[in-house]
Amino acid sequence: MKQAVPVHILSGFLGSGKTTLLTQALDYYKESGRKPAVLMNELGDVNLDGMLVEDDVPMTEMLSGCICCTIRGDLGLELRELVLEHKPDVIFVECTGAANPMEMLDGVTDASLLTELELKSVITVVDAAQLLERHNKGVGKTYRLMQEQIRCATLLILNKSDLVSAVELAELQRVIREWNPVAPVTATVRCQMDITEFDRLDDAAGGDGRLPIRHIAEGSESDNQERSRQASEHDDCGHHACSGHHHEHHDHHVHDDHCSHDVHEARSDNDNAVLHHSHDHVMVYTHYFHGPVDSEQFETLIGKLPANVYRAKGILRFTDTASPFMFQYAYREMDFVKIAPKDELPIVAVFIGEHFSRQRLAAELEALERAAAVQKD
Ligand SMILES: Nc1nc2c(ncn2[C@@H]2O[C@H](COP(=O)(O)OP(=O)(O)OP(=O)(O)O)[C@@H](O)[C@H]2O)c(=O)[nH]1
Repeated sequence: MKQAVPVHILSGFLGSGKTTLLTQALDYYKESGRKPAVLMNELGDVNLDGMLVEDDVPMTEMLSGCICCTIRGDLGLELRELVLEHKPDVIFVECTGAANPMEMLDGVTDASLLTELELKSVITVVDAAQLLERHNKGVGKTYRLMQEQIRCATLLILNKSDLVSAVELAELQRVIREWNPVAPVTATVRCQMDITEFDRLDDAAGGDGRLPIRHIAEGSESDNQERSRQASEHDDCGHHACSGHHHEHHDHHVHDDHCSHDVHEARSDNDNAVLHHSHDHVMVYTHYFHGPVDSEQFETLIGKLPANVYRAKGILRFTDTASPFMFQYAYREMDFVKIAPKDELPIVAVFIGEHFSRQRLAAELEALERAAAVQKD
């Protein structure tokens, strides 16, 4: 009998390390002579993470929306096409950090009706420092989304453990255990884990109860009450209403409608502002640059970003360097890596956060562009 293609969902809040884990997993499969494929979903309209996936890995991009709501209907077809066209040995689905993993899980299992796929794991990458900060506050939609992502996981990677103390790490492990007593938890730095774990996950028989649906459905009474409370608090999209919220497929049309109201094109206030997508409370601002900017001025601007811009990434050209750079920013940590792209790339930066002023950010970036243009003249 033909083997169903194993699928792994990579979940986890923005900037937690999903792509870092993905690239390691892809290398592992390739080195062992197998063919991985990737379906990547981004809130913005450019896939910067996709650049970190090598060209020999078949990849489908679903941009400008979150698979868990606006474009979920396409997921099955995209997965089917990946399988028919590339015949991969394994598929990784990387969700946007704002995705509700239960909806994703629904989407992939629906897709398995169209194609021979088998969902093998939901891996949630947790940003230790972020979880600690949000746990200490103990409230907020992001905190609850992180909670849901942890609850829905079959494997938990407690990443960025270099950014917390040993005592804090132990406390986080205790908290995670409370929310999800079933999934194994591995503390990592840069998602360095025993990557052969994927072989075990791929070989595990389907329907053996290792997928999370069961333990969520069987959660304790108090857990269930808490989850229903959260579900009822949340918006019509139900993004955070993971458990006890297992929709019938037709419900999604209703959700799609609600969600699509959140997506606005915003060319009116700024030429460069191509997409303003509000995914529930999460906002995205994509800025296309007209030319290179000064690297120091850019770093200064990023260093002064308000705390509610918690993630940014981009491809940048600087007036004072020859090669372009891939830029990453996650919760106050900045990273610039030289790249040598084969094709012409846009100069672009994507900013993700909550309730920040896109206008102000756009104006600041434009000021950098103007300063660079004046310098050039
Ligand atoms: N300090 C520290 N940084 C890390 C660690 N793991 C990843 N990073 C950095 O965190 C940033 C985000 O990592 P990604 O792997 O792109 O995170 P992601 O979850 O794919 O991000 P989104 O696609 O935006 O949701 C990058 O700059 C990484 O280099 C870690 O363990 N410690």
